[in-house]
Parts: sequence; C-alpha cells; structure tokens
Amino acid sequence: MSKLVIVRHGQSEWNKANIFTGWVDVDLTEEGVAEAKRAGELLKEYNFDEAFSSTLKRANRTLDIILKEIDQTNIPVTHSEKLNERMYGDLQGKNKDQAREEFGEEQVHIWRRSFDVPPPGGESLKDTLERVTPYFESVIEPELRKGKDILITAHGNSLRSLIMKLENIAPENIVSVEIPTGVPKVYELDENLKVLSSKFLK
Ligand SMILES: O=C(O)[C@H](O)COP(=O)(O)O
Repeated sequence: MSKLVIVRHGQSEWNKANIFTGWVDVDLTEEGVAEAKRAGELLKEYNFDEAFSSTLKRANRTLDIILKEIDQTNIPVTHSEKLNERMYGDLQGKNKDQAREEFGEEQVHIWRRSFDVPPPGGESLKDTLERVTPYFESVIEPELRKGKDILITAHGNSLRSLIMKLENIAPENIVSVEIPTGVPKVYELDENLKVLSSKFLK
C-alpha cells in the first residue's frame, strides 16, 4: 500500500487579487504562507519518500514550507513543468470579474470549468490532463508501485486533472470539482494503484 498526498499551493497574490494566473509566476501571500504551514501541521504524522512539484514558485514555496514544517527537507524533490497550472492564454493577468463583464458570465464559466473548451490562446482542462497524466503514469506511478509515499504540490487545474484520473471522474462531472488552496488530500492506494480511500485533511 502507498499514500499519495496532493496539495494545491497556498493563496497566491493573484488568487487574492482575483486575477487569472495560469503560467504567470506569482508568489504566495502571507495568508498563502500560513496555509502552507497549516498543511504541514496536518501532515506531521506522514513520512514521505519523495515529493514532486511544478516549476512555479507558488507551488515550490508551498512544498518547501510543508517539508520544513514536517522536518523532511532531506527527501528527493523533482520539479516538472508538466505539473504547472493550466495555461490560461489571453485571460492571464485579467481580473476574473472584469472578464465576466467583458465576455459574459456563462462564457467565462465555460472557459474555467468545461472539460474541452480552451480559453483563447490557452489550454483546456483536457489539454492539461493530456500532459499531466503521461507524466504521472511514467514518473510518479512507478514510485507508488514500489510502495513509496509521495507528496505533490501543484495547482487547481493540474490537480483537477490528476483527480479525474485517480477517481475516474467523467468529463461532465469534473465541472463541479473545486480544490481549496493549501488543504492536503490524502489517497491510500493498493499495489495496483486502486484508490482504497481518499480524504481532505482539515
Ligand atoms: O490560474 C488561475 O487563475 C488559478 O490558479 C485557477 O483558476 P480557476 O479557478 O479560474 O481555474
């Protein structure tokens, strides 16, 4: 049996300002740092063999803060842009409320939460899933199959892709899945990587 823990980064400066972020490399806010510390406190009983993160600072800092908090800064850490947030294209840098005024509530909701409609110049969730899943299967799954316990810090939409895969969620049902910032979700997996249990730690 192995454990997989996924954590969305703590609140970022652009989460706070309600701005589409995507690949823009913004930092955590003070509250985001506090959320990451709290995630660490909740993970004190866990012993990780390895950790993975994106190449974006908000996820990397979240991981660093958690590892420091649980006193496991010596484990191997791998960074990959395959785990980066969904590329939000022309929406990056735009305030989400202003985008709703400009393009309409429904269109913005479709861009944010539909499975296969990309925002202009950006990635759909499907595009994101198509880069996250092969990476997970080729790099992270082999470690889980060895019985290793793994921590991943990443982003709202890269983690929604992963959750779709792990929980076998159909494209029409992923629309309503939201991942809070800084709250660890723990999966217990059997040797075939079937999910035995999953829960958010609070
Ligand atoms: O990139 C962003 O703006 C956020 O991290 C995720 O945004 P969303 O909830 O609009 O997909």
